[in-house]
Order: sequence, then structure tokens, then C-alpha cells
Amino acid sequence: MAAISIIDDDAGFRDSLAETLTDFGHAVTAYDRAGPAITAIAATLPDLVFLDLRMPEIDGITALRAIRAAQPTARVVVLTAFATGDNTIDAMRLGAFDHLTKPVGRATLQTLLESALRHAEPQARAEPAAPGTIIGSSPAIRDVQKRIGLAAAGDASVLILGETGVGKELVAQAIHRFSARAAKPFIAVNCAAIPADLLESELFGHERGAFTGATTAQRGRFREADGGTLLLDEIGDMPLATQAKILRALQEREVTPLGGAPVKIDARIIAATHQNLQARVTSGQFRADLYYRLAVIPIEVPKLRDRGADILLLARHILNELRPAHPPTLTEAAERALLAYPWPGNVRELRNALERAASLTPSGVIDAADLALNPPVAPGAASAVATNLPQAVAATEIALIRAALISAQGNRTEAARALGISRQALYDRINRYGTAIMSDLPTPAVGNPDDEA
Ligand SMILES: Nc1ncnc2c1ncn2[C@@H]1O[C@H](COP(=O)(O)OP(=O)(O)OP(=O)(O)O)[C@@H](O)[C@H]1O
Repeated sequence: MAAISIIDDDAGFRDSLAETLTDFGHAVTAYDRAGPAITAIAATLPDLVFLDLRMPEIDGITALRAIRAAQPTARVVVLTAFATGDNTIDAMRLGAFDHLTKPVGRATLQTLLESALRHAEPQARAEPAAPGTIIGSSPAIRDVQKRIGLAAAGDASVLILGETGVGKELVAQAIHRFSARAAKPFIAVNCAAIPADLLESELFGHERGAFTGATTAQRGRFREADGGTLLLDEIGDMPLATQAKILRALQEREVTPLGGAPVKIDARIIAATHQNLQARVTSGQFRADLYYRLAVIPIEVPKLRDRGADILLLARHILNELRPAHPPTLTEAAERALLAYPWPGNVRELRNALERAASLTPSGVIDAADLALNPPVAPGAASAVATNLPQAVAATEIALIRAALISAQGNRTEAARALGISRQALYDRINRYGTAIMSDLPTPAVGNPDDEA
């Protein structure tokens, strides 16, 4: 039995949540306002708190801040009828355990309770997740986690798509690890890194003396993966001639080593690429029949910048991995910088930035400047922008919004009007880009109705 507090001004929701939690066997205390709840929680230290975001007097974010300040180990689940990227990010940044959208189903509640009550330690100090764990709780990464489960349950081919550094190989490893083949080998081949003339012998093997230099026989990657899983990474870069042979291997379930006879194979095939494979099919660079054979279960791994507050979960996970004994911490400004940066190199770039920052900050506290993230470049200023559309869009938005705010002397209503967007759309962008927009800008006059942000 756990001690659980609910803070929500909506009596109907509060009572039904309390009833369900009591049904599950927990001791529940419910509050209709944050003020008294904050005081009581600081004294009673419940195991878990459910906190509504929209409340009169003291809102949920302020309450979350107060609860976590009084009790840094508190596990707080934020509830809202209006989930937005920003309130999710804000809540997660302030240390919420999870962020749920109302209404909350019984099954969701049960899963959440299992994970929240299992960990006695607070999230920031939690044991590092096991290597290979797919970190993240954004809807985009949850979808990937679900598809990994689906793929692991069967033996169909999987095609993993996504930008460089998003974690495609990690996803392939997870599918293998959760599949019935887990005890057998997982073999990864980077098709782009092997010269075209060596690719076939690498994949299918060769007999001794099959060609000049073949002094010993080689089994080939397909056979090394026997009973297990073969990841064909960067398959989009594979020459057409090799594609034909891969297709044959998949159809016949056998390979023919150079200079040898056909051999039966039993490997589950996962392919991955950062290329737009459908476009390559259209342009004739990739075989359509192989594409359909591979894409039985397609999994698109989202860009890091589309994963919201996962960036912070990943950052903490990486810092835990880098310094398990004393993981460095991030200042609020550093967290804001991580959330605002567009991450063209995705999780790999995040790891590199944190590694560099951790090695340069012996104090163990990483600030925004230690991350040395280059703000998005101004439009037309650098060639990097020309090749990266999201970065170019971000840079353009930042430059235009800054200019509008400067000419409106910080008045956001006027700036929004000049930009031809709603005030809410302007606020969303200001929150998204943070200091990249706001540094050195004029502040609105005191008493200005715009001054509330
Ligand atoms: N969700 C995640 N949780 C934990 N670590 C992750 C996650 N996503 C990516 N990583 C880490 O990011 C790094 C890059 O991942 P990975 O090599 O799987 O990317 P990739 O998409 O295969 O890249 P490429 O296209 O360049 O081969 C690895 O260190 C990986 O462990």
C-alpha cells in the first residue's frame, strides 16, 4: 500500500481518481487547492502525488516547484486536460515523474503506479538505465517502443528509418533482445562502410581461394547471424547488384558463398537507413521489390528535436553513464539551451556535447555556456543552413521574431500582429527558442498587459 495525494479542483475527477486508487489498495488523501496541499505534503511525504495543472490561486507548475523544493525526492505526476509540448516540457524539466492527459484510463493508471512506486529513489538520482534501454516518454518515442514490442513478437523483416544519430541501431538491438532469438547472435553490417566489391563476400562469405587474396574461407555475415538477427545498416547505400542478391537470399532463405554451393540460412533481417528509401525507389536507385520485402514492419525513429522533454531524460541518462559515481548536474539555463537547440546530429550530437561539457567542468555543474551549442545560424549566413531545412526554418523564425520584437519595443501583441501570427503562436515560439530570441531584447514597460510571460 502506498500513500498517495491528489491535488485537483475538479471534484468529479478528484473523487473518481481517489476511488480507483483506493480500489487498487492505496491510502489516498485528496485536496481541492494547492496551498494547503503543499504544506501537508511537506509534512507527510506521500509516496506519490497527482497534481492538476490548471487550478485557481496557485497553479500546478508553481505547486510542482514548491513540492519539489520542499521534498526533492517527491514523485509528482502532472495531470492536465490540455497537454501541450510546452507544459509537458515545463513539468518534466521541473522534475515531474510523468505527465498525463485527462481522462486517465484504469490500465494507464496501473502501469504508471507500477513504475512510479517501484523506484524508491528520485528520478534524478535513479540507477542508470541498463545499457541499450530506449530512453524517453514522449508520444513519438512511445510509439517506437510499442512498435519494437510488436516487431519482437514476430519474425517479419523490419525497416528502420530516421536521421543519422537518432538511435536506429539501438532500436534494432532492442528488437533482437526482446525477440525469441535473443540468445543467438546479433550481427550488424554497415553496408555503406564496405567497398562495393567486398560487400558480397562480407555478407555471403567465400571459400578459400575463391578470389585472389582469399587465403582462408569466410562464413559471411548472414551465416554468422544464424538463428539470430542480421542488421543491414545504411541499406539505402547498397549497390543495385548486391540488392538483387539480398532479395534472392530473402526469397530463397539461402546464400551462395563465392566459390561455394548454396547454404540455408535462418536470420531475421532488420534493415536501417537515413535515406528516403521510397524516393530512391522512385528514382530507380533502390529495388521496389526489395523495399516491400524489407518494409513489412516499418519503424520511423523520430528526430531528437521532436521528442520534447525526452531531451532532458536522455541528457540525465547520458550524464549518469559518463560519471556513474557523481553524475554532473545541469543548471536551468543549460536545460533551456538543450531544449532550444535543434540537434541536427540527434542523440549522437547530444552525447558528444555532454561528454565535452562534462570533461570541461570539474565542478560537476554544467551551465548553458559549457555546452557550447551554436545557436541556429542567421538565414543565408552559413552553408550548413542550406542543407538542413528545419535548422534554416528555425533560424529564419528567430531572426524575424527578434526583429519584430525590437521594432515593437518588446510589445508582444504588436510583434505578433506585425508577423501575421496569433499571440499564442508567438508565445509558443518564444518558449521553444528561449534565449536564442530573448537575449538582449527590450522588456515591455511595467503594467503592459504583455508583461505576463
Ligand atoms: N532513445 C535512446 N535512449 C538512449 N540512447 C540513445 C537513444 N537514442 C539514441 N541513443 C544513443 O545515441 C547514439 C546514436 O545511436 P545509434 O548509433 O543507434 O544511431 P543511428 O540512428 O543508428 O545512427 P546512424 O544513422 O549514424 O548509424 C548511441 O550512443 C545510442 O546509444
